Amino acid sequence: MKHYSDSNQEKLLVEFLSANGISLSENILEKLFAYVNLVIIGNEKVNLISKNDIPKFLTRHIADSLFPYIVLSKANYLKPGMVWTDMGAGGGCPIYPLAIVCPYIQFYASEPRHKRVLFLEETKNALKLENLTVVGKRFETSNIQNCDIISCRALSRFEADYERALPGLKKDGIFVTFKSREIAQELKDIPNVHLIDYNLPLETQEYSLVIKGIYG
Ligand SMILES: C[S@@+](CC[C@H](N)C(=O)[O-])C[C@H]1O[C@@H](n2cnc3c(N)ncnc32)[C@H](O)[C@@H]1O
Repeated sequence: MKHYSDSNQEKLLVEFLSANGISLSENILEKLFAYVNLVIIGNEKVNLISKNDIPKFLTRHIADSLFPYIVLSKANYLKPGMVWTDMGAGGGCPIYPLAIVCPYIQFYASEPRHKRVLFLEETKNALKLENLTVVGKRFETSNIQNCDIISCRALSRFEADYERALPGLKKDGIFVTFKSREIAQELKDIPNVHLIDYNLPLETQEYSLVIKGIYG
């Protein structure tokens, strides 16, 4: 199998995590790098990510995917046995990096496009991610319920995504989504919405994680 690695990207990811108080074991980092490898190889057959993003996949996509983990673990919110669903998993960001770093949480990846579902299934098996279930359906027809956390990245508008997620959330569950800082500012007056600003290595765009619900 071809192996893609970029020591500068790896270093920047580790520095980003460390600046945010997170240190991952060698095993977990190797698993994240193995996931990146599978996405890059898979992208030759199925359109998973923009080709321009391949050289910066670790800093643009993996670091971004892990930002909810940084925020929620700092708030001591993540507990063993919690259920976390990602709507529109696509090529697996953010849910695969999250499932790798949180083996004690049960993850569900909802994705309706057949080729992407096959890629997600193969990747789950290759990485032995026993805490992750791929659901090959749109979230609305997936019958996924009682989640502690529902997330989505690059799916639709905040209001539409929140409405889509709501029937699947526990009463005190939280909804988590990723926005540019500019778009997130428009959401700041919505009740119970929290914006957590962040920057990614090498990116000039500024980002905000948007959380609706009580997590701290
Ligand atoms: C732009 S991609 C984003 C993929 C990934 N989350 C990322 O950030 O790279 C959006 C994905 O959502 C999926 N999707 C669209 N509508 C959906 C729905 N109602 N439920 C679940 N997935 C959906 C699409 O098939 C597509 O793979």
